[in-house]
Amino acid sequence: MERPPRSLRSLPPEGVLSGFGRPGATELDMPAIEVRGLSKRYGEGDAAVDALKGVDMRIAPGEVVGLIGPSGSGKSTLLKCLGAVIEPTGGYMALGGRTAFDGGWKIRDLRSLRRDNIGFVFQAPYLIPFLDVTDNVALLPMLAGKSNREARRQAVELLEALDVGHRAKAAPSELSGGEQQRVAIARALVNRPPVVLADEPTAPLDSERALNVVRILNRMAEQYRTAIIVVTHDEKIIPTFRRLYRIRDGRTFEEAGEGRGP
Ligand SMILES: Nc1ncnc2c1ncn2[C@@H]1O[C@H](COP(=O)(O)OP(=O)(O)OP(=O)(O)O)[C@@H](O)[C@H]1O
Repeated sequence: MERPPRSLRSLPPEGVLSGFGRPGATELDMPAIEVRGLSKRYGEGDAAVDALKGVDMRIAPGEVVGLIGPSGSGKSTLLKCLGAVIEPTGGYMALGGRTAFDGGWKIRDLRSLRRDNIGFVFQAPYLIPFLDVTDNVALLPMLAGKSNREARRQAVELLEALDVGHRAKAAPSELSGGEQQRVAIARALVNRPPVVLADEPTAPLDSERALNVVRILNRMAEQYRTAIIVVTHDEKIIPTFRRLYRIRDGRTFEEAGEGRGP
């Protein structure tokens, strides 16, 4: 059953960290990502591992937040749950204002949930080597039922917004690492998902290129009202976030970031 949106009254009391970090954001905004008491247990009995023990998160449309934490703290598990790649054990999760999980999946077709609501950016761009740059990006809207022409038009528009429009006909192998990552970002955004999950997107890049990727993610978040979670260990980009979630031993702690911007 779909939960009604939370009323203002039911929101947590206003505190330094309880509100959204995006400038101009209000608590009236429907969160793009809402997670309450999310848990994930791997295995059973003596071998059970409680990777998530009650995670809470609220991220507004257009907001970019960092997710940080030591190795084994549960970052990948959380991202996989949010991406509907693995099933949480308990708790509540809504994406783009729709209840996705509430003690069990609330949406039968997880593939369409992922396709319509979530974009993924990984450490490596994972572009398809035998498709040109445009078709790498156009593939997802084509799979979503758009005509080839419309899908390519959307792809080119985004590639231009990401300053790789001039490489639209190139093969991925002909692009630099930073250009390939921008194509991967275009691919993550092309279906206009309300949520983008980025797993260490800047790890292989030098300082300037890493900050450029963060700048692009911020610009895209603002332009398309996308909520973006960036899992990172990258000290170069951590000071750019206005708001961070630190995950420790399967629990999240919200922190104000330095918010220096990219
Ligand atoms: N498939 C699995 N089966 C059993 N335990 C798992 C599985 N995947 C992860 N774990 C355990 O769950 C806990 C959280 O792992 P997770 O991969 O989410 O951490 P992480 O924060 O992403 O770590 P890293 O930064 O090293 O990638 C760890 O104790 C890990 O050993």
